[in-house]
Order: sequence, then structure tokens, then C-alpha cells
Amino acid sequence: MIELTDIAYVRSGVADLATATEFATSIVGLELVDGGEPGVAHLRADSAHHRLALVEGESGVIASGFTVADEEALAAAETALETRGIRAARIDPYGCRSRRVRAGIGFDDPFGNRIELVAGQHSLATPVNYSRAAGITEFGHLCVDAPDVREAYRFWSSTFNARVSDWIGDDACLMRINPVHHKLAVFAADGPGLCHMNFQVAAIDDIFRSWHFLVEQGVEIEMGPGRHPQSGAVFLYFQGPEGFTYEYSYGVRRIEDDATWRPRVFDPAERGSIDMWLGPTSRPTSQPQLVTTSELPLRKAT
Ligand SMILES: CC(C)C(=O)/C=C/C(C(=O)O)=C(/O)C(=O)O
Ligand SMILES: [Fe+2]
Repeated sequence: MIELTDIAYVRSGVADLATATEFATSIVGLELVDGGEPGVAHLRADSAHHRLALVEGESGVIASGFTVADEEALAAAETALETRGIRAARIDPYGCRSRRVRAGIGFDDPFGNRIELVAGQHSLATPVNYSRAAGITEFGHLCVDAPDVREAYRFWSSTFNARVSDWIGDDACLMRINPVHHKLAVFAADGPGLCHMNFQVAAIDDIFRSWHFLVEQGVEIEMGPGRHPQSGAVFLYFQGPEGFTYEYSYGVRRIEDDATWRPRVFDPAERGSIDMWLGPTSRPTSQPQLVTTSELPLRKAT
């Protein structure tokens, strides 16, 4: 069993880096960190060096990153994956520098989502200089796509320390790797992709303040404000450039007593199973998975 200690980052390919970066800063509120790497924008949300890396090139998600404890754990994970017939490749030194990690490996999950495990993710000591007062406190969760959500859960729970917190029928599986209700979700879709990337905000007021701001800016609101009955979080989903969906949420449930938690199965046909406030619901737009890692050639960091 491979122990994931946290979610690390999302790496996304964008055809128009300037527009995607402008959106991630001025609209979402992330800080643009000077990564010293032409063609890559590193966006910070919390103490980690970055949580979102936008890489100029083909449009689509490149990888979803998770941390493991250290380099020994990473080597053990590589062996464990290979034992299961999953070929994991080391991320080269330039790739590690770009990701601000000491070491990492990449592999495809059974549905074609590119997953990276990393050790030694860099932190920054200075407070985050948010580009807009959106109230962001941290990278909350990420959500990938798969055609068979139950099979995806079998993969995540048998390979990693991921446990289901709740199901939305066979449409979604919400998984935890620590007491937070979910750090990883899998949504049903025809193929692999990134359904959305979530940032937690400090207060319910931040959700509603951002809602007005986003509407004023002409941003497409995909869903919300509403409240998910699974995590109890108040949410707002909105669409960034090139089909990248962002979510803000506030008030996610923590499952402190792991042993007694029983996952619930919500019926997606029930009005209210997605939004307890009964607002209009829609499935967030996904960014498709890039089949080839088209971010190459990686340029040498200065
Ligand atoms: C939009 C999906 C179907 C949904 O309802 C997701 C639930 C939650 C939650 O309970 O907080 C998420 O944020 C999520 O899985 O992304
Ligand atoms: Fe979410």
C-alpha cells in the first residue's frame, strides 16, 4: 500500500499562457511566483511553492501530483507500482526543478490519467501575496475523470491509502487520504481528464463576494453558489480559459473518527444530491488529459 501524504499540484498545458495566467491571478487570485522558467507560470495558493503550473504548449491536463513522505517512500512506491504491473518513470532533473520537488515518478492510472508522486515539495517562507482578495487558504482537492468510477475506486483504494468518504451513485467517488472529507474525487466521464481543481476559502462571505465579482467580470459560472450534501461545503464552480474548471469552497467536513465513518451513497437522481439549496446543477467541464507529455522540451531553469 502506497501512502499518499497530500495532494501536491496540478500541471496543465495551455495554448495561450498569458491569458491563462492573467485569469489565474486577476480572477482566481493566485500569486504568480517567479519560477525563472520561460513558458511555465507557477501559481501559488498556500505555503507550497506552487499548486498550479501552467505550461505553454498543447491545451490539456499534464499531470495531477501527490506527495509521499520522502525519497525512500518514493522508491518503495515505484517498486509497489511495478509489482502491480504499472510502469512508473522517474521525472528527470529538469522536470523535478520545474515542479519544485526533490524527486518524482509519473505513471498512468488504469484510465489514462497521468499521476505523479513526488517527495520533497518545496515550501516558500514568505506569506502568499494573493493577486486578489478571494480569501483562498489552501489547495483543497482535485478531481479526475474515469469511465468507471467504481473500478477507479478499486484502483485508488487497493494501491493507495485512499478511502471513500461518499458516493454520488456511480457518478462520483469522493476520497480522503487524511481527515478532510475528500482530497481526491473521481467523476464519471468518457475519458481521462481533470474535472476541476478546488481552492478552499476562509469564509462563506468569500464565496458570495467572489460570485458577484466573477459575474461582473463575465466569467462563466458553472454551478453555485450552493452547498454539497456530501462534504457540507458551500461551493462555486467557474470556468477558466481552455476548459479549466476552478472551484472555491468553504466549510468542508472533516472525518475525525475514521473507523466509525460509513460512506453514504447519494442518489444523483434526487434533487438536492448535488446542491442542498436546490440550485441549478451541471457537471463541471473537464480539461482532457494530454496523452503525450507535450511540455517538452523543458527549458533549463535560470
Ligand atoms: C459536482 C459533484 C457531482 C459534487 O456534487 C461534488 C461534491 C463535492 C463535495 O461534496 O464537496 C465536491 O467538491 C467534489 O467532489 O468536487
Ligand atoms: Fe470539488
